[in-house]
Amino acid sequence: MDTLHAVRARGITKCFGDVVALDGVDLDVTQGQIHGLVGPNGAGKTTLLGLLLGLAVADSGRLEILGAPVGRAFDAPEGVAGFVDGPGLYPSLTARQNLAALARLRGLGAYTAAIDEALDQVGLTAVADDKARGFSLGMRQRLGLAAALLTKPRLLVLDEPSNGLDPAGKRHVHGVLNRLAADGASVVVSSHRMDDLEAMCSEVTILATGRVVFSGPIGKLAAENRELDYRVRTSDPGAARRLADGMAGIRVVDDTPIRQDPELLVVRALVPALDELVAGLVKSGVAVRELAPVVSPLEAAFLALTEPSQGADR
Ligand SMILES: Nc1ncnc2c1ncn2[C@@H]1O[C@H](COP(=O)(O)OP(=O)(O)OP(=O)(O)O)[C@@H](O)[C@H]1O
Repeated sequence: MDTLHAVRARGITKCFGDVVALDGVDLDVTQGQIHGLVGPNGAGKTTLLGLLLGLAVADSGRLEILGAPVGRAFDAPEGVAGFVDGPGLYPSLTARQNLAALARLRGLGAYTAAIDEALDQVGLTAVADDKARGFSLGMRQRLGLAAALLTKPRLLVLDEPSNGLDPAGKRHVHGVLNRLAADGASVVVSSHRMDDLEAMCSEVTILATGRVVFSGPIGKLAAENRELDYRVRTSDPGAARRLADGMAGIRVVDDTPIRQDPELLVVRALVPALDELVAGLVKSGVAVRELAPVVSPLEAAFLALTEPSQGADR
């Protein structure tokens, strides 16, 4: 009953002139949770993250961060760190000097060891004395993360931190965020990459034109989901297709680019019908060698929930 909330937002509204960037947004992020924020361009993600970081104030609604109500002043709430629109760095300073400057600005004492630790956490020790000017986008993102970690945040707010990261860098960042959450901190992270969010987050909030269209566990999204397209690779594609064609609840999808591969069957179905297809294939002596959704359940739900409003928006 008494779950500790890192973020509790109710009815948050934020307008820029005539543009309603956030329209009655509710958000709950519990302690130790990595919460994903996803939505089409212009959905309001950055605006919401900016409110959590104290970079702007809501026009109306209630916002509590780490148990304290957020007032009307622009101010980073105590215990919160992160960035929106890319991390702010000094290009002419090295990675280490950037962190030292930030530590001084924030009045953090005895920072040398903390800086080394933060650089190590994000995997930048080897380039600690290189100037940020020469850093790739992925390296800058990691340095931004190191800057946020330096403050030992209880709530970390990151706008598209995986931008520019290669797969190894992404795994590294996921590891950092997971450890942070395991130690009890909360993370709110936006991304356009569904695979990224699925790998990191236990819960997601989907925004579309400033409104929450889903908020909750990713598993619930999948369970509530409608029909999905599945790739089915079998030992006998012809027989598999004939069987699928004759089954109720199964639609063979022909118009997908994946059909360039003649061995592959793509079917649209709910899970129970798919189960029946698999059972039927096995019964007919056709081996199932691959079975996977064409797009992830999160991506399918994202498209289904946001496409109409995207259309209305533009
Ligand atoms: N400072 C501002 N002045 C005017 N309009 C703004 C401002 N900031 C955001 N907006 C508008 O508010 C809406 C939400 O923008 P926001 O940047 O929060 O969306 P987003 O979901 O982060 O988009 P993206 O995925 O493209 O980063 C957009 O229509 C945007 O144009």
